[in-house]
Amino acid sequence: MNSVTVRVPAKVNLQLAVGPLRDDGYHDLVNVFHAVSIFDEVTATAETGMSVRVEGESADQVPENGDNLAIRAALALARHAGRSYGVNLVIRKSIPVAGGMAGGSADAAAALVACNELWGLGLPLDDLLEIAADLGSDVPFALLGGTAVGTGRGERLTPVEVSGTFHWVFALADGGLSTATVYAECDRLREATGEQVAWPRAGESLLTALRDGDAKALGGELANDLQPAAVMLRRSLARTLDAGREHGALGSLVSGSGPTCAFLAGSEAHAAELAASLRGAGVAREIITAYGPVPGPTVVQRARREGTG
Ligand SMILES: C[C@@](CO)(OP(=O)(O)O)[C@H](O)COP(=O)(O)OP(=O)(O)OC[C@H]1O[C@@H](n2ccc(N)nc2=O)[C@H](O)[C@@H]1O
Ligand SMILES: Nc1ncnc2c1ncn2[C@@H]1O[C@H](COP(=O)(O)OP(=O)(O)O)[C@@H](O)[C@H]1O
Repeated sequence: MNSVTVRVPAKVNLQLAVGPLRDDGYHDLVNVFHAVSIFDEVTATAETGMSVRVEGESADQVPENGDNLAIRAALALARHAGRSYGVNLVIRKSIPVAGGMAGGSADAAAALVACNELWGLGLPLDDLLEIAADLGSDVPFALLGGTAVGTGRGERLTPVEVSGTFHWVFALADGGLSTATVYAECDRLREATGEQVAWPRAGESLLTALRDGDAKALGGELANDLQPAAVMLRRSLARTLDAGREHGALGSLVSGSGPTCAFLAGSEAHAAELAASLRGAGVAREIITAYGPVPGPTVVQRARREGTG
């Protein structure tokens, strides 16, 4: 095969419980990841050397060099295989950049899956998960998709049982927030208020709501310890979250480190209605609907160049 295209979803965090700051600069988490139907696409084409091009939504904010997480993933995979493979990656972005929806991690996961096939490595998921954890805390979940609890930095995953489909509305903000800055602001706020930081625990009622497919119960259990920090850094998010509550969302929260805000609806029709109300309220750059959980990286196209391989 000369080229492989993989479609990969964004995530929203249903619960993000942030424990104390560790000596290595990370925080122990309970991170309930949920993959939603907003997708990037990554096409990997056999080539000598490594290159990347980014197209689509906010492409100008994504590096087209060795800093790109997808290229770093391809390099890590080649290193793992002990060979100097080459690849050209084309990333078509729809996931908001630096939006707290793990777009970079998604592209890295897609690159691992695409290059694993392109180079005929046939590595099992466990090997890819190990490489993923070195690339970033969110990359292992991006390989898995669905709904899962992440512990440690968020890289140790246990899949969660979910019934049915949940319907979401996302409010996309102008500009992003840096993940490291939001964690640092969370630490600063905790120190300023003298808050005792508890060891993070998964919410039992949240897991029950997921298992029962109960959107109303889930809406009441959504929780994000990074939300106060994100709102402190981007004050306008308070109004966006209020608007969701005022217009009948079953639950509202900042997605991960933000600034995207997520609103849970009771049905597809309710999500469409809520999205229209939020557009009318003018509280975000763009309002979109999506559903979850959805599967992780999926190969959507394989192509062979004529006269080769
Ligand atoms: C907050 C979350 C929620 O899922 O994602 P986003 O909402 O930004 O997408 C994650 O914890 C982000 O994961 P990811 O974006 O992969 O972070 P990494 O590259 O591993 O780390 C970036 C920086 O975030 C901080 N960090 C990350 C993970 C963690 N458990 N504790 C931390 O303190 C550290 O300052 C680290 O240097
Ligand atoms: N393939 C990529 N897609 C998006 N951002 C990337 C990528 N590679 C590197 N980055 C950088 O990573 C940062 C975080 O981006 P992203 O993963 O979209 O957000 P978040 O960490 O908030 O979920 C951005 O500032 C961007 O410049």
